[in-house]
Amino acid sequence: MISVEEARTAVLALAAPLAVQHVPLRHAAGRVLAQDVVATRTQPPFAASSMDGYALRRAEVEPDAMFKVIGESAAGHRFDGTVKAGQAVRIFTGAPLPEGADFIVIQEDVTRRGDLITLGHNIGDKDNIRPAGGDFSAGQTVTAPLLLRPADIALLAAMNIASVPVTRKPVVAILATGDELVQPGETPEPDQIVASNSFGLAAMLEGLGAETRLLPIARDTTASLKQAFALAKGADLIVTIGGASVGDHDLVAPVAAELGMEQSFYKVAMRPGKPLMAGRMGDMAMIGLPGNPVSAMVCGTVFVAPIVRKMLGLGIAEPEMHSAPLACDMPANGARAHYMRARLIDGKLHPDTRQDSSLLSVLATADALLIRPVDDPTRSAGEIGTYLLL
Ligand SMILES: Nc1nc2c(c(=O)[nH]1)N[C@H]1C(S)=C(S)[C@@H](COP(=O)(O)OP(=O)(O)OC[C@H]3O[C@@H](n4cnc5c(N)ncnc54)[C@H](O)[C@@H]3O)O[C@H]1N2
Ligand code: MOO
Repeated sequence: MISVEEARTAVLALAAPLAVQHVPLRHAAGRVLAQDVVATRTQPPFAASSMDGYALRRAEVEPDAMFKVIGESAAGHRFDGTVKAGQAVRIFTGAPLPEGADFIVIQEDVTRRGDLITLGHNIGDKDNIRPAGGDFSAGQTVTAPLLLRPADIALLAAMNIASVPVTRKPVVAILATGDELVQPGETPEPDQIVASNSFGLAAMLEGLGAETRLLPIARDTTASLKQAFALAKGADLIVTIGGASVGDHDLVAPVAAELGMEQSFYKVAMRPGKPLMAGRMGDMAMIGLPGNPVSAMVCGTVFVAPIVRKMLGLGIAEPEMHSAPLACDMPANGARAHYMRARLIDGKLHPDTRQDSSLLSVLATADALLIRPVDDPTRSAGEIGTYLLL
């Protein structure tokens, strides 16, 4: 058995970042920017008012000073003339600052009668002007790789980038296996249960930016598995679930081998997740997850999510480890790293008392995976534990 770290490295070696494609800005949210993008314009392109008021000359600002209003500058409609001594231009938020003016008095500080305004007594120093290029200038770069969030989309729009270079979405085929499984919504026979982790994994990977294909459930026969594998054709990654262990009906490894899988490893010193396998099948990377629902979801977090991120062009980051005091004493750990479902309460790690890898109700209420390293000795409450956030 190899270690979790060795397995993670081996999984990540199975795929490379995918090709670049251009998508309309409207479809770029949640995608990964694949190439640097350069602003084609300056924002704002002109000095602009940040308030509704009157544009005039700063040198003339004093209590009770009077000005003649000679025109108006509105957003989208500049005032074409020049503001001279004793003159002011009515101005609105976002409008270009007229020539000659270098100060905007907000309308609350002004009394207007006809074309004449009189300033109040507490004008202050703030000019209420947004300088040209105050936000960004033409030539400024948005640097790739970058997972595009709503604020990035707004920035790219302001930069007049209508088509965005992004990494192609990895296509992940998810193949649940087992005679006991039916799809949610179907009526199970007495010996059957409902497939769950395939749906959890699809949700996890789609959340990262992958496109998933949930294949029909394969039965525990060589023919059914082969048929299902054939449906994965064209995917970048196939993730199988179940049939990975040593039982008579665990056929994933032999069938995959028959179909040409070059195995990178089988079995990891990890709990849950021991019978994990990975390799390449032709153009696809292949990861075989254990069937137990929590094992599949934990391995999804620790191994599948990172390879999807790599395919998306987000690089290889070390898992983000956090630490917090343990809320209770813990017995020594054994020969497999234990990824324990835990809750963070008042800053302390509370591992659930029930750690069986079939318990989705425990996983669903956990917000952390407390990691007990191989052969970790007994620990006392208050000692620091390391965890992954879920
Ligand atoms: N003699 C041994 N038995 C087992 C070993 C071992 O080392 N020696 N390892 C155990 C460990 S650890 C795990 S993990 C499991 C993994 O087994 P498989 O990957 O072959 O998974 P299955 O047997 O197909 O299923 C296990 C369990 O999970 C349920 N399942 C499967 N797929 C789904 C799904 N898509 N949605 C919901 N539930 C699913 C299945 O019904 C079983 O209950 O092997 C141990 N045995
Ligand atoms: O390695 Mo298994 O995934 O503990 O239940």
